[in-house]
Amino acid sequence: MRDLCWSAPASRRQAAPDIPGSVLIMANPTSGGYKAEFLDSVRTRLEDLGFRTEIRLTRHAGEIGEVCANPGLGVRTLVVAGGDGSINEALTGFQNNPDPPQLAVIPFGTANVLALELGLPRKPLAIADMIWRQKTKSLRFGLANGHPFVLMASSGFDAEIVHAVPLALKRKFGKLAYVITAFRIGFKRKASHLEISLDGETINGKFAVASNARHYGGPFVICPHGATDPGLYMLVLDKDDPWSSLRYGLALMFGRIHKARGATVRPFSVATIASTSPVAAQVDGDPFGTTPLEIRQTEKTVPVLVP
Ligand SMILES: Nc1ncnc2c1ncn2[C@@H]1O[C@H](COP(=O)(O)OP(=O)(O)OP(=O)(O)O)[C@@H](O)[C@H]1O
Repeated sequence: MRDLCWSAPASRRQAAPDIPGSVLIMANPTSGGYKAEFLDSVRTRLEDLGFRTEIRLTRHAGEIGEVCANPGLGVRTLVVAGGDGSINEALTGFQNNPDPPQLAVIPFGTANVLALELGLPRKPLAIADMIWRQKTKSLRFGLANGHPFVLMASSGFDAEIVHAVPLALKRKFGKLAYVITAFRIGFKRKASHLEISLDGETINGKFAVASNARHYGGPFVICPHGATDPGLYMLVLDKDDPWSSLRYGLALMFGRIHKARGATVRPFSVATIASTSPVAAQVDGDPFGTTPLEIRQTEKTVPVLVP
């Protein structure tokens, strides 16, 4: 017997959706913090609230994108249970779906910056209740070489770390794995030389990140606008030697990266990041080949459920 049955969420007195509809939870069992019992609690609550709910565990990278691209998906809400990389896959799939469902997120993942950005709940019942309320915001994203990114696309030292961090280290130490990898490669890597063009203006730098979200790498603020506000910003840093990187890292932690010496922050519509020899690139915390990158705004949005 489920006592939770119809024990309405606090907001039950607010406008309730007529047809809750069906929910497909695509869960990445390899994402940081993944818990099967957590998903079961979300599903139980959703079913008590009248949703037909299915949980599918991915068997390989790319599967969330494949499912989200399917025009015959037939669900009203696609829930990604995973981190920012899994969410990125869903967005990418939606680009090829003429009638994509709305997106919801169960925040697993090593960092899950988007969950932070949207202020998503972290408890199973609160997540199910959020899905029940059906309140959406328009999630904006940028395109890097035509590929969507909801948080950031970057090139330089941070992307090299993303490429180099071993999965086992990430699973064992979480976000600390990036710091360990930064120290491991930071003293032997060569400087990156980037030429960044922002709507026609050229800036030279060693590190460039195009940000669609306020936060970067965790609760650290990098950009004045969030992922539901219009506009992309580019942060360019003039140095990437170990000590400058440490200085910039501390400035980021104290929310002062935009004011740090040698940092340039600019809004832009279209940018390119080029280099004479290839420099590592990343989107939303996953490896994304190397330069050159062409980054642009898009007016497209995806409805995402929010509290
Ligand atoms: N079954 C799977 N096996 C291996 N890789 C997978 C599987 N399912 C999804 N992936 C890949 O794992 C990558 C990382 O997953 P995800 O973003 O969910 O977790 P994370 O890396 O721990 O979190 P974050 O991106 O927030 O740091 C995704 O880009 C996705 O392509």
